[in-house]
Amino acid sequence: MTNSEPVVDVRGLHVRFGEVEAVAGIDLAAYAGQATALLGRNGAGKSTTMRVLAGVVPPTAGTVLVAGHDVRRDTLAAKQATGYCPDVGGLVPRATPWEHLQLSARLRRLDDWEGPARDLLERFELGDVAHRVTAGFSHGMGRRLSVVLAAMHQPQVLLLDEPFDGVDPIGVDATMDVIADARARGACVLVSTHLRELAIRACTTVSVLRGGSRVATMGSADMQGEEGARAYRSLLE
Ligand SMILES: Nc1ncnc2c1ncn2[C@@H]1O[C@H](COP(=O)(O)OP(=O)(O)OP(=O)(O)O)[C@@H](O)[C@H]1O
Repeated sequence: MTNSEPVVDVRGLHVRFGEVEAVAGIDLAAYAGQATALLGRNGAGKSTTMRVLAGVVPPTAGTVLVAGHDVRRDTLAAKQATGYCPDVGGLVPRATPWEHLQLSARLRRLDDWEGPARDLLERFELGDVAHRVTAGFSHGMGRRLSVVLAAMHQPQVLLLDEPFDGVDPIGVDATMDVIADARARGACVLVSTHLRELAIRACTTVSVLRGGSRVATMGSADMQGEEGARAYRSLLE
């Protein structure tokens, strides 16, 4: 794969749940060292697209390549290339953050993971609760741990679905750092969010989804300020 080839390559993606067409023909290309935001209102199809990229939901139609692997035919290889922070769930209430990290490290057969994992927990201010079960965690704490779990094995493709939702400024900054670090080591990052300002801050490129379709893709700079807010609103109407 050359640098100019997309690491995430989505063509004509459709996802149907019974009568509902959650994704109605999306094309998307995302590249190494770049961060791309999927921005849109509730129900636009962002999470469904992310779930397909993570190998959790199969495409109804279309081709989806993740790090060169077809998510339908080669689901395991595609999953191995990704780190995924789902929009909801994913944490075991009776397990501690440290146990989550241990399990992830074992499943991925990681060596020397403990030091970097401890650093990540500290950066997200989860060091003090590393050995407390997650059942009592606030929403924001759960979000922060989900980002840590997605990032700990330094995946080639980092998928963060609503990582800023209900997260305080320190957690937001830590997530921004994780995204910057991933880009610096050449990973391809996708961030799904309905928050325009954080999408701009986190990402180089913004793709706007509406009603299951991609209605625009632009550089983050074009989404900034009052003018950017107006341009975004007009895309949603
Ligand atoms: N498992 C499912 N079964 C039925 N409908 C679904 C399912 N998952 C998603 N949908 C529907 O598909 C559409 C897109 O949902 P999706 O969660 O992808 O949107 P979103 O842009 O992530 O929204 P939000 O910002 O609210 O998370 C919505 O109409 C939703 O109700």
